Amino acid sequence: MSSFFTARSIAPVFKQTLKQFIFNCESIKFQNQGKIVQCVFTNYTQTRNYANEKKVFERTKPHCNVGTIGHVDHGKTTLTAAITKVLSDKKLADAKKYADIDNAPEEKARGITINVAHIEYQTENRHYGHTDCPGHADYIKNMITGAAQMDGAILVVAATDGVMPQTREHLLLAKQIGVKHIVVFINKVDAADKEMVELVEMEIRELMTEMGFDGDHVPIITGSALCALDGKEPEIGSNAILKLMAEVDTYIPTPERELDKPFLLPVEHVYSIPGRGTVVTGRLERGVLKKGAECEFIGHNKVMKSTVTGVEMFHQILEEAQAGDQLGALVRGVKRDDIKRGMIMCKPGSVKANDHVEAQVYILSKEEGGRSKPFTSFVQMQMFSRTWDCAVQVLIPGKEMVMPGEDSKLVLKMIRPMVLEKGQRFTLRDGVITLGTGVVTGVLPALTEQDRSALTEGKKAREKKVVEAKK
Ligand SMILES: Nc1nc2c(ncn2[C@@H]2O[C@H](COP(=O)(O)OP(=O)(O)OP(=O)(O)O)[C@@H](O)[C@H]2O)c(=O)[nH]1
Ligand SMILES: [Mg+2]
Repeated sequence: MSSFFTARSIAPVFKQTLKQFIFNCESIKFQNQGKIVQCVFTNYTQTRNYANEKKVFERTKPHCNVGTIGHVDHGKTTLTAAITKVLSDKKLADAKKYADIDNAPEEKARGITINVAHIEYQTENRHYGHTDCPGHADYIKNMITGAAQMDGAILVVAATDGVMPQTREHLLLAKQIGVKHIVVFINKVDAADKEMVELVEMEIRELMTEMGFDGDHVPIITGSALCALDGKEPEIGSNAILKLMAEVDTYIPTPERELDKPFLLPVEHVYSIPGRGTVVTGRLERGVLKKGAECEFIGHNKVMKSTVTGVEMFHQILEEAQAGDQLGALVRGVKRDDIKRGMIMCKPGSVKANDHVEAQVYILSKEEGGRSKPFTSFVQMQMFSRTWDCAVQVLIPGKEMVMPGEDSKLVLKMIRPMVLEKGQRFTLRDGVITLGTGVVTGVLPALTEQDRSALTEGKKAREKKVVEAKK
């Protein structure tokens, strides 16, 4: 036997369950005490739309992008989870479990972070977007993309280990990318003795000074992310987290945002949301973005026009995104596969892609993690900037070679045009080594077809050599 109910009469009983079903169904069958109860929704105006259910983001505090960097397994993800837990007790965040942050199957299986994760929380003073970066050397590329979006960083160093290779490398990369303000958290003090913690603190100050940070004055907080997460030993647990956030609030300044310029967003990820369309995510680098804005995607040999039909930040609707916001934009008429990480979404006509630039570059010395030998013209490197990376051929005008530790003018020929403007910073890498860091000083005439085929041939020949060497 089936009985008929209206949505209203059944709602108090099945309210929660119904919420989910009402979105899509005109009639639903429920199992009730062994009988099938059919339920027909007569009052269909109650149908709710997910998009309309979302909260509208209220901009009451300045927004700042921070993140955790540091060596593998030093506790970056645990600290991220601990911050949300401690702040959730003050109703300033939604507590995120460790597994909510490292949620890709491979991450769970290996117990390490592979992709960057974006989390939201607030203090009394600011609203934060937090990027949890991977520490493992294999995923340094993801770390660069993640750090490129930060206004300041939290360097996590385990007291049990001290300074390790990726502590150094992350610091260096952060500096090159332009992250100037770093607060340090010495983690795992529950598992180390006092002398050890003091030694690690000295070691960090020394390293930071060596790398050009203000090592003597950089705030260093000691504690245990795990204790904070488990609600144990408040002195090194939750209190240490609060101390850390107080330092983050004061030591990392809210950057000046370029709100009056045409908008520009380097695409970090692209998603296809069933029933809604294509969503691109990233940090709005400059300008203001509103629903309805005409936009253009540039890069990877493409230029596509579209319209922004919705803007969200951490699942809340944004009336207006401002430079610095970590956002998702719903775009009309472009498929997920049409857009790739590294493209720029911008106001149509405001920027263009280039493939031939001159730059001033600092080549790292061996001690700084660079290579030990000089290089000559025609060497190929991988160039990282904003969210893209691209193979480039390097030419040295007026010189035979560039030594490690030297500053030089270079001409860079890119294998494909990407958005690269005068003043833009970038990093040059070769395999696992960071070779140098630089800034574009001028745009040169676009490469000819002949140049391009020579570059492609050169790249193929090198790849073939690498494959043969591996055999
Ligand atoms: N004893 C102790 N262990 C901790 C603490 N914080 C984290 N751990 C442990 O250290 C291990 C690594 O922690 P993660 O948070 O995954 O480290 P991570 O820096 O995010 O690692 P990657 O993202 O892979 O670079 C885990 O087993 C944690 O439980 C702490 O305060 N004390
Ligand atoms: Mg992690």
